[in-house]
Amino acid sequence: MEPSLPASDSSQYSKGTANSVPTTFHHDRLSQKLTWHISPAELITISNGTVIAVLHNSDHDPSSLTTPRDGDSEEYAILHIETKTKTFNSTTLTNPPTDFLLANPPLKHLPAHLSSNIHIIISTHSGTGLAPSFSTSTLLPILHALQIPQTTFTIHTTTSPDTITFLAQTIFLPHALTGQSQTIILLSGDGGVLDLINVLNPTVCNNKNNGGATYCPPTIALLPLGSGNALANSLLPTADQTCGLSTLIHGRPHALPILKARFSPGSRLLVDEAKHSESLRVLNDRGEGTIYGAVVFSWGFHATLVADSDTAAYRKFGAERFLMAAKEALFPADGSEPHQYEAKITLFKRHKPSSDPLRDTEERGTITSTPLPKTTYSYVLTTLVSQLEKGFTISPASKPLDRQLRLIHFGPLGGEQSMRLMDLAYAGGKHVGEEMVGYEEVEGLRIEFKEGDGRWRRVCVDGKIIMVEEDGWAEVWRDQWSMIDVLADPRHIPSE
Ligand SMILES: Nc1ncnc2c1ncn2[C@@H]1O[C@H](COP(=O)(O)OP(=O)(O)OP(=O)(O)O)[C@@H](O)[C@H]1O
Repeated sequence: MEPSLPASDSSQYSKGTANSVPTTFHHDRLSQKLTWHISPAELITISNGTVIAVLHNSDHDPSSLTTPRDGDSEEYAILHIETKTKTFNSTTLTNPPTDFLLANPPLKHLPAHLSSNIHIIISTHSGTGLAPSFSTSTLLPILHALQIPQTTFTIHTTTSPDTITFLAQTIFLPHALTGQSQTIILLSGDGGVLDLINVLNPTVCNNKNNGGATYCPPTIALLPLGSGNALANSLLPTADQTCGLSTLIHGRPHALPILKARFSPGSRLLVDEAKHSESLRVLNDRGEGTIYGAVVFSWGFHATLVADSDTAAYRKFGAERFLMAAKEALFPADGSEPHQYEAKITLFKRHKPSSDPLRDTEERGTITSTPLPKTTYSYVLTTLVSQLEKGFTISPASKPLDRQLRLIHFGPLGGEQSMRLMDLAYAGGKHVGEEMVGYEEVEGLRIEFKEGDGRWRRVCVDGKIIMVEEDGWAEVWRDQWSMIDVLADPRHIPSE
C-alpha cells in the first residue's frame, strides 16, 4: 500500500516516475510544494522556490500542460536546490502534476542573454568567501545541464580589490562602447555592482567621442554571495531559494537605476580596513569626487556600522556583522550614549505639475531645496532599494527598479530607541510608521558636516566608505541614466 499524501482543494496528484522509480506525486498550490515518497518513511519535497529550471526531453505543446495524459512518459529534468544540503540537484520526473509544470514552465529555449559572450566573476572575498565553491558545485553544473558550451563563457576570479574594476575597464567597457552584448554573472555582494557602474558610468558611456552612440548596456545577473546583498535581496522574488539562479535563466534585462554621490575636494576613499585611503577616481576640475551607487548613500549610524564591520575579523560572520557593529555603535563599551551626528542637511525635491497635457515624465517639474530644521541626527540614509539585507526592510515603499530615491532619517536617539527602530525595520519596515522617523521621496540631499573628528564624517555608498574633509560636504542625487541592465524576474517587477 502506498503511503498517504495530504489532500486539500489546492492538491493535485499524478502517477509517474521519479528517477525511473514509479511513484505518486502530490503538488500543493498553497504551499507551492511537490512531494512524493521514496519509501513509506521517506518523503521527497521540491519547493517551487528551489526550482532553478525545468527541462523536458522533447518538444512539448505547452497547451497540453493543462490536460494531463495518463501514462504520459515525457521526461522532465528538474534542476533545483536541495533544501537540506543547499546544493544543486537534478531530478528526472515523468508525468508530474500539471499544476507543478504551470508554476515552473519547462524552458523552451535558452534566453538570448545566455547564448554568447558570458563572463562569470567570482569575487573571492565577498561575504564569507563562498563564491568559488558555489561556482564549482552549483553554477557550472547548471550551465552544463543547460548545454551552454564552455566556449561561450569566461571565468574571472578576483585576486585583489581592483580586479572587477580592471575587468570593467579592459573588457566590459570597450565591448559595450562598440555595441557588443555581454552578460556578466556576478558572484559577489553589492560591491561588485558598484565597481562595474563606476567604470560603466554615464559620463564615460554617454560620451559620443567614446562611441556612446553605439553603446550596448551589459546585462548583469546577481548571484548574492556577499554579506548584505541589498540589491539582489530587493530584486529577487522573496520566495527565491536558488541564490538568483532561477532569475539568471528566467529573468529579463531591465535598466538598473543608479545614484550619484559627489564629495567636496579632499574627500578620500578608505581602503584596506581603513588603514589606507585613496583619492576618489572621478574628479572634476574643482577637485570634487564622484561615486556612483545602486543601493544606498548614508551618513551617521549606518555608515559607521558598515565602516566598522568591514574587517576580516567581522566579515567571517556574514550579514550578522552589521548587527554586531550596530550594537557596538549604539551601546559604546565605555557606557556612554551613542554619538549624535552634527550637520546641516538640505533636501532636494521634485515638484511635478499637477496636470500636464504632454504626459508627465519623471524628469519634469522643478526642483526645490529645503533645509531640514534639525542639526543633530542618529541616522541619515537615502536608498533606491527596499532591503539592505535579507529581511531588513529599510524602505518598505520601494519597489524593484522603481528609480525612486527615498530618505530615512531620525535622531538623535539613545541606543535603546535606535535599536527598537532597527527591530521594526526587521519586522517588515514598520519603523517608517513611527513619528520620530522621517521617510520621504527625494531627488537628492546635501550634507554639510559640522564634525571635528573624521570618524563622524564617514559616508557609505553601497558599502564603500568615503571620509569627507573637515567643513566639507557630500551630496547624493538620483541619476537619470542607467548604463547597465540587470536581470529581474518578470513576475516580480510591478510594471510587467
Ligand atoms: N581576492 C581579493 N582580494 C582582496 N579583496 C578582494 C578580493 N576579491 C574581492 N575583494 C574585495 O572584497 C570586497 C567584497 O565586497 P562585496 O560587496 O562583493 O561583498 P560584501 O561586502 O561581503 O557584501 P555586501 O556589499 O553585499 O554587504 C570588495 O571590496 C572587493 O573588491
